[in-house]
Amino acid sequence: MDNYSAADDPGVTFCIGHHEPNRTLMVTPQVVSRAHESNYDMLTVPITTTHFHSRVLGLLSSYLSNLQSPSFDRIGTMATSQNTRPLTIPPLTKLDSNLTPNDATSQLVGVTSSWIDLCSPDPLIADLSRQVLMLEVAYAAFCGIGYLLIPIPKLHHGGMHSEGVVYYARAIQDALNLGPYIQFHIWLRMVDNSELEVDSMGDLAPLAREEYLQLEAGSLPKVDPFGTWDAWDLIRKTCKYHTRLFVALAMPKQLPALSVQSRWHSEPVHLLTIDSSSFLKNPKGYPVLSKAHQALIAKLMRLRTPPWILLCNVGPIPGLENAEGIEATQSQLSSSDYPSLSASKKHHDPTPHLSYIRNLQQRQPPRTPIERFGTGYQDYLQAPLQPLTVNLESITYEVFEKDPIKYEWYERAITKALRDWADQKKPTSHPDGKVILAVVGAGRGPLVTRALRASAEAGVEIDLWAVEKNQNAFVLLQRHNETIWDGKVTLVQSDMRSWKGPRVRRQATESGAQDPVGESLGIEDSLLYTPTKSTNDPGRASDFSAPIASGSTHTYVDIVVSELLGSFADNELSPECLDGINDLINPVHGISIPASYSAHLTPISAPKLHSDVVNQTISNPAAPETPYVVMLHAIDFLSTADSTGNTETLNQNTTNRASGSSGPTLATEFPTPFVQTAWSFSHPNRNIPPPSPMQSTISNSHNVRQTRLSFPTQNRGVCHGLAGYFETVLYGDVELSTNPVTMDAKSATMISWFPIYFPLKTPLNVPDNGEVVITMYRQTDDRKVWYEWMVEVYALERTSAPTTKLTTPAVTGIRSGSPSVDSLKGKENTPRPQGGSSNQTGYRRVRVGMSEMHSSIKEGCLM
Ligand SMILES: C[S@@+](CC[C@H](N)C(=O)[O-])C[C@H]1O[C@@H](n2cnc3c(N)ncnc32)[C@H](O)[C@@H]1O
Repeated sequence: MDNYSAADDPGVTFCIGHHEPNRTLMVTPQVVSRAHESNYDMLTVPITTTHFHSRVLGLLSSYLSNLQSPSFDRIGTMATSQNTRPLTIPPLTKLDSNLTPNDATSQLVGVTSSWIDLCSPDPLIADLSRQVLMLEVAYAAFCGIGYLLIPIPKLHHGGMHSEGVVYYARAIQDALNLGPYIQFHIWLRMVDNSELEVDSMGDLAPLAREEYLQLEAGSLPKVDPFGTWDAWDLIRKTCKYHTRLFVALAMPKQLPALSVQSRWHSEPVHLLTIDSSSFLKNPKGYPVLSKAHQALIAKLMRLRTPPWILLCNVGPIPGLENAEGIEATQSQLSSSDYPSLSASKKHHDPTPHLSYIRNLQQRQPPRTPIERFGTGYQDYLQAPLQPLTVNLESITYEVFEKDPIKYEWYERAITKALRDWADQKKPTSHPDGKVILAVVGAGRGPLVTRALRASAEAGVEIDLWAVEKNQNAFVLLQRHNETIWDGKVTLVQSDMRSWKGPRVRRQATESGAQDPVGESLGIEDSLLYTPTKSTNDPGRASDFSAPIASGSTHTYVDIVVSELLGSFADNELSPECLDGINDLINPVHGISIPASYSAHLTPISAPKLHSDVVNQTISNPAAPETPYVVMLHAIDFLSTADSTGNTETLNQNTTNRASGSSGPTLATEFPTPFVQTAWSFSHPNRNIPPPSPMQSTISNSHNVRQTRLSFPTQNRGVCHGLAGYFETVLYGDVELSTNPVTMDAKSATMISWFPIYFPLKTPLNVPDNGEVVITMYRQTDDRKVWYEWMVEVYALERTSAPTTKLTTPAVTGIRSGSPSVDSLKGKENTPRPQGGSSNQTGYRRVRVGMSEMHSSIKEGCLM
């Protein structure tokens, strides 16, 4: 772990900008450099002026005054050209914009007009708004603006809710084409709250003609936690997950439930806007953010692309705009809150909000080992390794070997197994009574070193064998045997499936040890090496070439140690490889470390991964049917164990997956996912069917698996795919886990494996209180192994008086006894596995979506 020490961590750098909604100042390079002097990294600039605004209002008002009230035409429609005779805004004039291309343009975020209403139900207003946006985007593109902030879509029009978002989305689609080098940031509130949508003077929204409005307010709740996310989902889907389309998220004073926060965390939030009104005052009257705000910022800043922060309405940039601005900001704070300011001008901080955020940057908690290790790999799709068919490079082994936990845990497991062996006085397969231990798939040998240490620790003598098929790694094994292991290891360069097993002296065998494979089998097809060196004769340590002398015979392995696991446990063909040595394991007392491993699943929303898979599909049609290894970050778990998300309650006994610590903390952690076991494998496998005399090849059908698992979903969202994890029992209570629910308890800070991601070609929308059902197979044709997966989405429809809460939908197929299910037990407001059908609980499942059956057969793992 030396390379990943916290001391070398450069930490997170915040990029902070200044946003003044009514900036009238011409933003010149001098202005930008003053902003830099004040410690801002960038600032916003409106694309057009109030002159342009007045011009459009004037145009509209004279147009409306000459227009008859809209009426239904003969067909019965109103939104026809007859009612929306085109009103064209003439091109911009020099008074319409203060923006001029210059050297500082690249450090500006352009802001388009907030007084338009692209969502208006009145086609005239919607079209006029669209024209304003297009003129602004075109001029911004001309000036070389790289980032645009597009004001919040208006979701409420009288009794109508979110009806016009699709017009907004369509306009953004055009804008993306008009500004081909611009990154567009859609400004969104975290939740939809109709009371916050207040029209300002000069806004176009109130000018929508009554005929197009539904005036009655309706009975919708005022606050919809996922309402603005819904709007965003529609916009980005209309724009086909465009790679230049991002979210600018407005942080409110009162943060919403953690489930809403975690949803936004999964979206491409590239700007975070914080208004002065979202700050609290500390006892000295200085602006500060609540602990919950700090926690959310800390999480967002750990994303692959941390958002830039825009401070809004925090007063002018010092020295640039008149001093009234400063006074205006300070006057919001009562004078008694500012004792030091009134006492001495010396301590006056002209940018207290900025100072606070800069200070917050300094106080960011150090990144965890896995975060440091995974820098640059967050949400990055990687093809899984195929160590069976491809020889790994030394650097790949080197990366494995940096794991601070894995090898330590293997050593513990081997030590325990050896101690138990001795304590239980089990006979060994070696005539001298040594425990025969084989590390199969030894790589560069770290587990061999650990096995030797474990033997010393346990005080149990071993006869150590190391089998590796990678001829390049084998060179290092030979060198290590000479230089580190004192020649104590017998090295076998072979695929473990064709290894005939360890050899011991014949006379010793005759006195008791069994010969599992028979004297008739030779060793020609595997190169067998044995050290001829005696421990006190270092001069002969390099003599590894002499094949073992006749007079020896095969025997069993007592303990097999392997690490052939992939991100989904069995995806690097550990079962198939270990089957190949199954018969070599002592049939009575033999042990495999690992003893078992299991694959685990949960449905996720992963917009970034989806967009990346879509892009890869252009060059690789198999991309959407390929499982990927990914360090998952910008994702949201659709099925969670705790959906309450109260930010101010204590979150006891909940796994803290960001910091790796558990115990009572302020509830700032995102809800714990509901992860279920898909299947498992155990070794040695006493149930492998004998080869059929009818077949020339050995059947692998016993390694086929299938599962069907139901996941209750609390909040609506989009399922882009499945996150896969694994758990393994090495020996006894020594376990490794990448499952976010159990990883901290079983193997915190392990870095060797990232999760696996099974994408869906077409994302599926999931309703509130619904169910996602996953059907998955591990398939084989005896030559390769692949996965097939399919997702169904169900809405739960009430059929009778419910006998359970709506947050407790009936689920089918959950395997009780799985670690994740167990972890749910005893929690409030968590989905509980129910036997029986949904009908019994007052709900009927209605299928509302279904993916195709995906298959990774083209990218299958060759056996
Ligand atoms: C994931 S690496 C682990 C290496 C090492 N044991 C460690 O923990 O660092 C798996 C190793 O198993 C080897 N391997 C995979 N399948 C094998 C097989 N059928 N026979 C022999 N070696 C195999 C690979 O070449 C690779 O070196």
